[in-house]
Amino acid sequence: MTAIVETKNLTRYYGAMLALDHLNLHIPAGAVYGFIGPNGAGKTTTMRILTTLLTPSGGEAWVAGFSVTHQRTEVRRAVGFMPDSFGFYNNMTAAEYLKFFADAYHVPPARQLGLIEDLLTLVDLAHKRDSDVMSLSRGMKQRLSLARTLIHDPQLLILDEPASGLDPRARVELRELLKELRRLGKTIMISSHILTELAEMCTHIGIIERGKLLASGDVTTIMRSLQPHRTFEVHVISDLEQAAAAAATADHVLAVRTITDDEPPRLEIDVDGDNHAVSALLAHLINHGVEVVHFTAQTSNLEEVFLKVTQGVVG
Ligand SMILES: Nc1ncnc2c1ncn2[C@@H]1O[C@H](COP(=O)(O)OP(=O)(O)OP(=O)(O)O)[C@@H](O)[C@H]1O
Repeated sequence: MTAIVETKNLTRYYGAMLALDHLNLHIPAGAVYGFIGPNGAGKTTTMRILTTLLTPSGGEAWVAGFSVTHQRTEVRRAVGFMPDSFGFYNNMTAAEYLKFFADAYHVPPARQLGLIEDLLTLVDLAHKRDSDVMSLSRGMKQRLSLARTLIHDPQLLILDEPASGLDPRARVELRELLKELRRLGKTIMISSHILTELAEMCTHIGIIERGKLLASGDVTTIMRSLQPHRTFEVHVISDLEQAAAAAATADHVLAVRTITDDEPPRLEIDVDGDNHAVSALLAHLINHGVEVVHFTAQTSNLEEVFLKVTQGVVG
């Protein structure tokens, strides 16, 4: 995949404080890239450099192939940025707010009305077009802000902590909206210090801590590299101890645990082989008279990956 964001040894100091330390980022076109790190890790600094709002102290960064230091106009055309705060826009309706930005981006007046209606519909705010923006809920403001980032039809959206402060319903709505934007061909870079906010919506993740990138890549590869074995959950209606003994004698089985304090009682089996080994394990259990009613791979979540990568450095 071609990269829409590429950074090479990107470094940024604030005075003597090193906020970004030789960051090498690679975000493929079409990805939803979760940029995860604790407070103060350097997420906002990176995003502000990628949107040309801040200059790097060292290294270089490209957005859609354009240098953030030498081709700022082209970069700004390619990227839509949603900062972590909404700002204040008194006495302005949702439609007027979008028109303000349409003017700023020189959208021809003849196209503005249709575009604004389309964007309000996309973010499900058509019914609020004439409402004062400051009267909107936080979730609605976030969606309106997202519509604003789309006004010049950028290839890349950079969203700084868009889910923070949203209630669960607003978060689901935001997630659905991001899915829709991805379907429309946008690449999305989204930051958070809360992993579970990003868990279900990202195709790729980068984990940053104290200005350093600790891991980056597609979610499956990162999961696999950190967890070389897979764990299978098995429910049986025959004797559980006998099933555990049978599982322990199968090839590629690293460990077998019987879980009896949860309903239903079950086995957890760690397997280090490929899918053939998994299929052979199931056949092995059945051949040993185990009556299997449920056999499924456990999926580990981003939270676990994050804790493993940061190895307790993050509090
Ligand atoms: N304008 C500034 N002047 C001095 N130091 C700054 C400035 N902006 C950020 N920093 C420092 O740089 C480091 C990285 O900050 P940054 O805002 O990029 O982190 P972040 O990952 O976005 O954090 P958060 O999740 O809290 O938004 C922090 O230690 C921060 O205190």
